[in-house]
Amino acid sequence: MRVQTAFNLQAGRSGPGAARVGIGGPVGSGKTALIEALIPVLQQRGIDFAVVTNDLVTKEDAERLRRSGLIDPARVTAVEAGACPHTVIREDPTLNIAAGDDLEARFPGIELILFESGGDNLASTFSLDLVDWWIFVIDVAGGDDIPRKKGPGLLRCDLLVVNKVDLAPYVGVNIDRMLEEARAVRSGRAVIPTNVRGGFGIEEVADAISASVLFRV
Ligand SMILES: Nc1nc2c(ncn2[C@@H]2O[C@H](COP(=O)(O)OP(=O)(O)OP(=O)(O)O)[C@@H](O)[C@H]2O)c(=O)[nH]1
Repeated sequence: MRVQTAFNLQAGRSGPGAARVGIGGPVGSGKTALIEALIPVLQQRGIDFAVVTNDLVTKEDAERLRRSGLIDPARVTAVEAGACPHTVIREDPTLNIAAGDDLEARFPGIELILFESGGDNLASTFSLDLVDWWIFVIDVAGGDDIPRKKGPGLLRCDLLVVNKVDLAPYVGVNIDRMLEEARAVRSGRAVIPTNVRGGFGIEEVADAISASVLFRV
């Protein structure tokens, strides 16, 4: 059963609605791969959800998810930003809000919509008019100095995912130190290490979504 959440009231949305979760982060950090890994876990938990992807001038990520066979293709909507990805998740999220509203109209009772941003830089953040809660995905191959650079995306997100931990030995990254620095700059707020391709950390990300926006434990 869905309820009128504080999140919906805060965002000015009337009535019961799906929780809206953003997934942002640098190009190639593993945002789409994280969604591909989350889909079966969310399905297994009986969560009714859909996905909105954002790309620059194509529908590449949406087509990848639709072709995957993991999810009903009708539950995947593509937004073409046509400009720097942060413009349509922060400055003017109208296209994404409309895409979410359309999914809610087509799938009454839907509980959760995941919004994947196009790959951006460390300053990328989501508007709280669009999402209730958001994840920022970085990866170890981007360098262990990323947490020390303290970009707004990494600092302000509700959950920081540090992906591709399997690659740490190959790129000279001390993963324990990287995680420790990430937690320190975030003043102890949530950080989850993942190896999305190997299925490591996915349940923890699903747990965080469930507890934070679906209020399921
Ligand atoms: N080794 C390893 N590779 C990964 C992992 N997660 C993703 N990848 C690979 O990293 C590449 C980029 O992954 P994507 O999921 O396309 O990344 P993205 O963030 O969606 O990329 P953009 O949408 O272009 O910004 C792909 O080749 C993935 O297979 C991981 O945990 N470990």
